[in-house]
Amino acid sequence: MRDVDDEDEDEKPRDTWATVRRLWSEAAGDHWRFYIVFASIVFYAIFNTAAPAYSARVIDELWGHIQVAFANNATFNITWENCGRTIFIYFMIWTAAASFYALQSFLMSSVAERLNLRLRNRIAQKLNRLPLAFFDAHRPGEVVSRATNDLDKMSESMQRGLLQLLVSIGTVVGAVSVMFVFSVQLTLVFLFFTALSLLVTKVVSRRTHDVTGERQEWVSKITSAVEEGYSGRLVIRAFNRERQSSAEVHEASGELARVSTKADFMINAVGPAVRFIGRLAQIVIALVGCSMLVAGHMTVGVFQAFFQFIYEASEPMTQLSFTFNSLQSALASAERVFDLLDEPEMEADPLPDKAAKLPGRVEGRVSFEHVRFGYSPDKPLMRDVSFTAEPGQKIAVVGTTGAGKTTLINLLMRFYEIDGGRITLDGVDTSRMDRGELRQQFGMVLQDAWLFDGTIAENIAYGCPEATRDEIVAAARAAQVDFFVRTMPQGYDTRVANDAESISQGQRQLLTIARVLLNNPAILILDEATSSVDTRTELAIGRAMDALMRGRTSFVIAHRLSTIVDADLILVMDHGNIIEQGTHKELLAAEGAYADLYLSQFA
Ligand SMILES: Nc1ncnc2c1ncn2[C@@H]1O[C@H](COP(=O)(O)OP(=O)(O)OP(=O)(O)O)[C@@H](O)[C@H]1O
Repeated sequence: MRDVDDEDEDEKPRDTWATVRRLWSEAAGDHWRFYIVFASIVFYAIFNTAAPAYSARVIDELWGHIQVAFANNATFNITWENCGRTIFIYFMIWTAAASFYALQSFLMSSVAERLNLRLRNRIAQKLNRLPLAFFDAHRPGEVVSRATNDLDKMSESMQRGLLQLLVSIGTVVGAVSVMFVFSVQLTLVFLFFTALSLLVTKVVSRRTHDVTGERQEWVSKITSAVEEGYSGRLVIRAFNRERQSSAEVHEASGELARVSTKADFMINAVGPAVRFIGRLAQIVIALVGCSMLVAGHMTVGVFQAFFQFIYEASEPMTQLSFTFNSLQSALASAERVFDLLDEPEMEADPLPDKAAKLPGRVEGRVSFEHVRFGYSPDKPLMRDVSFTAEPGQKIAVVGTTGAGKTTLINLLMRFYEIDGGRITLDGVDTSRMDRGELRQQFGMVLQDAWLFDGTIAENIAYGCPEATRDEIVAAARAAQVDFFVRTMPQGYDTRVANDAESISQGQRQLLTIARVLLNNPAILILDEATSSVDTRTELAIGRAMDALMRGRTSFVIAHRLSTIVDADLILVMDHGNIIEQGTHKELLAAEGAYADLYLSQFA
């Protein structure tokens, strides 16, 4: 998929017709609506062309009756017989044109919105079926942009651009045909000036495209400079770099102002230039038309009708290139949505009756048997990993940064699928289980404790929404966080969000421990905090984690070896593989990598 920043108004689809065909098949249930839209456009174009043409008759009849009245020195009154009926028919033609216009607009917006809704739902479902490797490879903004900007652009272009294009084609074809019937000579003059204005538009828009591209680059630079200034505000202040930081923004703003002036001028200049050519055309046509009028080759009604057609035909013609661009960009958006929908999915869970089931009570025996894995096929990481965690044991996973500790957990939870070997839980091959059932057996307390926008009680009950208030409070007490919650303004009903700065990192971790306690999983995954929390909180976290681990198989990603000397099994990892395993005593005695690591921390 392309980058979000690359998107602009002038992008083109890779394969226009394939995308159009796919959109057409996506809107399968709504084809009848499209047919009515097309029919309405045809009728609209007919009535819209007929109205000015008929106005020639209205004016000529009126003019004829006025002249007769003048000649007879009588007053002129409009009656049904003299002009009333013609005027009424004229009015009815406009009414019919307006009605068909309203019908096609209404139907088109309903088709576009229904398609939008359908695709948005499919994206939502798709995101749940994509492997995590997909999210590793794409930025969050990029994926969000597919479900929001691209879909909105597509539906807006369908409602406005596509409709405008079809109506314009109908109007131009109708108007130019009638103009030819009225006067070939005047129509040729009109087409000559139209070609001239299209040429001017093309030349200017090519130049505008370059300048607006440059403007977009400067906008991106400013945005990232401001974002950097905001997220790095503490570091910037700590290093006294405020002046340099604002100088960057200042410089980029100056460049943006310069390029914007140029771009705005170009954009604003096209309209008047085209309008000027249009007025020139009108003058020439008026002069030629007058001479035809005087020579009796044209009536007053036809003369004014011709001017109406000039207006009818020239407006859509000048709009056509803009409409075309916006449609192309909408098709490119649709392509990106389809690209997302076509991304390879993770292997589906087996059907409920085919899935391997865990025994009634989960004991928590976990086994890795010759597991092989790599994040990408060409870069194998884990070559042959085997170990067994017995029920209730504390397993510590240690190793330098990038050694593969998180990877081990990712495989255990089946966030990624293994390339070879087997992982079993109580003897059942996890790859044959339903992912939901497997993950239910695990509770995770990660360093980066995640709180969602909701109350503290809701946050604790995240995995267990039916928990009562008493159960929530009991879990919080066991996690040593009840006292802190009670100091919050509304206690358990205080709203928090992930970025709430009122809750420290340590307190967040305690809240997630309470969350896991409430869930009561058979197996635990604990990522020991490396970030500095105060000693009291650290002690509280230690106590809460001990309470949590009691009677459960626990995997502890340890950063300080002092906390794991009592572990039943220590897995020492390096470059994705387990290079040593055993108890603290055994590993020290072996005088290998673990002993070196331990001594380096305590020497
Ligand atoms: N999503 C991913 N896609 C590709 N490579 C990855 C991914 N996650 C980790 N890696 C790579 O796999 C290796 C092991 O990473 P892992 O995160 O498991 O290490 P770790 O021991 O948990 O490190 P740390 O202590 O720094 O968290 C590293 O070389 C890392 O760059």
